[in-house]
Amino acid sequence: MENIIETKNLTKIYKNLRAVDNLNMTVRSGEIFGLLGQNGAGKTTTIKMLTTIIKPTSGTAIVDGHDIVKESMKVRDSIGIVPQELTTDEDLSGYENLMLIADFYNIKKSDARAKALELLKMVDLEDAARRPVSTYSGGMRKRIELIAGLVHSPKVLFLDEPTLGLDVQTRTNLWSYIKAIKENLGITIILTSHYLEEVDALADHIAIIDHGRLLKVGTSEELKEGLGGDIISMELNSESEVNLLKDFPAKETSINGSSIRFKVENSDAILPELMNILYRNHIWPRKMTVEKPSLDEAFLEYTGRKINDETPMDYVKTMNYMRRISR
Ligand SMILES: Nc1ncnc2c1ncn2[C@@H]1O[C@H](COP(=O)(O)OP(=O)(O)OP(=O)(O)O)[C@@H](O)[C@H]1O
Repeated sequence: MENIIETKNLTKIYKNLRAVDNLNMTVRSGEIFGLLGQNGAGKTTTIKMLTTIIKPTSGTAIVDGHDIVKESMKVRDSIGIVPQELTTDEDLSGYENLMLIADFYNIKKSDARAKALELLKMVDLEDAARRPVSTYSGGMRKRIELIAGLVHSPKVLFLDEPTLGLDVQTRTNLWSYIKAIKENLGITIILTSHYLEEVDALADHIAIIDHGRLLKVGTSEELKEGLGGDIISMELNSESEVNLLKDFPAKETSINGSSIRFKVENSDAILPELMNILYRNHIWPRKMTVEKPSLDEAFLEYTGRKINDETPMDYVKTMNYMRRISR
């Protein structure tokens, strides 16, 4: 799979602040790539450079084969953006908004009509298509914003905190539409979020960003694997059963009476062997649990901080967003 985005020492400095600091990352064509970081980590600044809204202080990036500085107009043709702010006109209907964007891109009327209807159908907005956007719920509003970025058939779609300010149910509902966009249109999606569950559920690869720097990149599983292992715990029937298992090859073994706990690199690979030993020795555990590290723990491990520490900034942004959509 070819890379559709490659950044090379991408850096943005505001006065003395390195908002993005020597970022080197690659995004594969057709994947959902999640930029995960707390408020102020540098996610939006990265997106603004990749979408040519601001210029890097140094370094560069290639998007769909074009340099973001030297060929910014070509990059703009290849990308769609769904910013944090709402962009659709509330007084126009969903359909009219899409047609207006198509007109801006000089798309032929008949093609624009077909595209608008296809997109509205994809996010279940056909029935609301002719109503003013001001009558839409928060979730519907976000859905029209999502497809507004797709009218000109971009190759890459940038979603900046797409579910900020939405309640949990509406948020998870929006995830299915984001997945549908990826699957139906086969485009690459770059998503920023400070919701772990969101990137865990959606992203094929996740980049953890903190203080402008890329700390770790990998699949959700790879990030968790880096944490040093899974825990297999068993409650057995006697200490003699524990004795039979105490030499099982694990990274760490701890024993407490008739309970035994193994730390292993990858429980999926080791469980068949363990089950075999239990079976051969006629041991039937009273309880057995397997715990895999969570993405929360991975984030804490790599950044030294919890991601879900709600910051005052987060609160202000959410309130502003709620105010805008309830206007
Ligand atoms: N125009 C600007 N001038 C000065 N500093 C800025 C500017 N834009 C962003 N910053 C600072 O750069 C850092 C990175 O900001 P950025 O918006 O990229 O973070 P983020 O990870 O996207 O967070 P959020 O989710 O809150 O948007 C922050 O410390 C921010 O205050």
